[in-house]
Amino acid sequence: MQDKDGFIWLDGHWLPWRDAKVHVLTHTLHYGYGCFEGLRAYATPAGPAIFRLAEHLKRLEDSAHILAIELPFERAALAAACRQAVTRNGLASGYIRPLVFLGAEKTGVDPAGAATHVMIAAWDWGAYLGQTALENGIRVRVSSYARHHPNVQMCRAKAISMYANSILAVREARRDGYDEALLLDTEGYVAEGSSENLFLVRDGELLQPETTSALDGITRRTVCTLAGELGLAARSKRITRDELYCADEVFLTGTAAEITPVIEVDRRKIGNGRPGPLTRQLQQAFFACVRGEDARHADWLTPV
Ligand SMILES: Cc1[nH+]cc(COP(=O)(O)O)c(CN[C@@H](CCC(=O)O)C(=O)O)c1O
Repeated sequence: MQDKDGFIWLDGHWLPWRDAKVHVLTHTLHYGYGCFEGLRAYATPAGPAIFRLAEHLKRLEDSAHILAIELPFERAALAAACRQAVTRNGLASGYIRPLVFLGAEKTGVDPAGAATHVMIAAWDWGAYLGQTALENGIRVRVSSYARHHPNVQMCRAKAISMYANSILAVREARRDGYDEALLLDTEGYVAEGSSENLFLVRDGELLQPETTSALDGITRRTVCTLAGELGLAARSKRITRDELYCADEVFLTGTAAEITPVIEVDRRKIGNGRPGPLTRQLQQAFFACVRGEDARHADWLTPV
């Protein structure tokens, strides 16, 4: 990823992609203390547009606030940098990664004295779990790792340190021949995927886990709104793994994953083993929104 043409925004300046480097004693490199966001820009008839930019930047601000990191840039500056990351890299669509990290000014666990840095990069990133995943669905396993208790990692923050748990889970799943991992919370209830939220459909009802131990996903919120417009309320409840096994439909949501159907959990076929009709309806509604084809949600798109 480092050897490519393009430009990256670092601390208010645009650098050639290959020159956007940090020192090996960068505090976040050692201790994983920082936060980030993931956004997508989509091609629309009016040109590239970023999906729910304000919500993502608000969550970045919340994440930094939760970690007691003072952001050195206002939201408007970050929004402008996100837009320019798309245009300066000549992207018709792509993935945008803002990252807040602590510098090499201080070593040792306590970061006091380390400067706060902000990076924004954008690149072309297709279907996160593979194009066939969106079409045909994926096979997942419940991880042997639990998702964090909120007093271990505060789950409202999209903190970098959360992702060691995600990496352990997804590597275990793929080692065992699955596409993705589902994590339970410390009490054994379904929390979320390694980097996605989860929904299930049972007897015509749309259900989702409580977000106590999960990231409050923006795609999750989008799906709740779109489901409401289809006359379906998304109900949050504690969900057990065997409720997943007996669901009629299961799907994952995320900026990178978009809306990915799940056709099997722990070698139990979900429904008829193919993406379900409500999953398909929500996929179609979601992609209509992100591609600027649904005027009701034009406000979710920020032209670059
Ligand atoms: C743990 C987790 N839970 C839920 C979500 C869904 O949140 P949202 O994107 O706001 O709907 C994501 C996003 N995962 C990001 C990181 C992916 C990566 O591999 O990096 C993403 O989808 O951009 C998570 O990382």
